[in-house]
Amino acid sequence: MTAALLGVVRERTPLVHCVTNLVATTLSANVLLAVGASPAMVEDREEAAELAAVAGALVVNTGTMTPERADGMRAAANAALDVGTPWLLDPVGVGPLALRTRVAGELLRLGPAVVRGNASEILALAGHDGGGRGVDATDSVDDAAAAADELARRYGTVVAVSGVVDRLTDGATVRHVRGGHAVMGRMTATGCALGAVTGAFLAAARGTGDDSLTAAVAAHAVVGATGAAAGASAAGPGTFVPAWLDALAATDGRNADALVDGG
Ligand SMILES: Nc1ncnc2c1ncn2[C@@H]1O[C@H](COP(=O)(O)OP(=O)(O)OP(=O)(O)O)[C@@H](O)[C@H]1O
Ligand SMILES: Cc1ncsc1CCO
Ligand SMILES: [Mg+2]
Repeated sequence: MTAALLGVVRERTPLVHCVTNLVATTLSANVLLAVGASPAMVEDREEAAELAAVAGALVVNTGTMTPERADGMRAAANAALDVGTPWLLDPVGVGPLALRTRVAGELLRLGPAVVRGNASEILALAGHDGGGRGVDATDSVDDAAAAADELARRYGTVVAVSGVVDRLTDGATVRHVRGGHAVMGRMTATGCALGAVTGAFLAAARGTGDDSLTAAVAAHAVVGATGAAAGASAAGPGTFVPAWLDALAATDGRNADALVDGG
């Protein structure tokens, strides 16, 4: 399943429109290229409709929020909705910071296909008291399970919570994805890059008829498998990045389904 969708990404090289943060931009773009997609890191609201017309998916990430970037996010999400382009919301830092919490709530109500975040962000987005202080999680994936299910059902979306074991749900079905490596929590923007890869798989799934949960699970499995391999070979966070990009570029995805559990 994962190998087939990865093959579609490589065959179609979908354009993934990213309105992302200042920290994550280059890593996300390189990860998209390594996986076989085509990144466009564009945040201005005036350019949103032009990109929506040609993009296979949109990724909106609230990591470095400003009022101008918030306008770009709203415009991009609305433009994607107008033309039926699937989009993903990564609510980075939601909870302790008021502007992005408000904007992420607005974006959530527009109906993303997937919401992807760490446990503290998902708890906060669901209106629970998470322990988040900044952009890193202080809650476990299990702590956020009920909040994720609730969000998925209330907004008709897929909710993917990352951590030691990632948990994804559409409100009815739950999938766990193992893999990854502890070093991924010791460097920045791996979760943001995971969101970008999920965008590439959402774009691929438009052609295959796979649902958003299937696409998101496949993306997490590819990141889990390549992250585990790169983490095992790297000396630390510095050498992890090139090893990960090489692993993403080299994988055919065939070892990834073994990381996925049903319940
Ligand atoms: N201890 C760990 N063991 C295995 N994989 C991990 C671990 N910590 C994080 N990961 C993996 O790293 C990726 C990013 O997850 P994380 O929860 O750190 O995202 P995040 O907090 O949103 O990151 P960021 O905001 O810095 O981009 C996921 O693929 C996750 O599975
Ligand atoms: C470190 C950091 N600060 C704002 S966004 C970001 C990247 C991880 O989410
Ligand atoms: Mg994050």
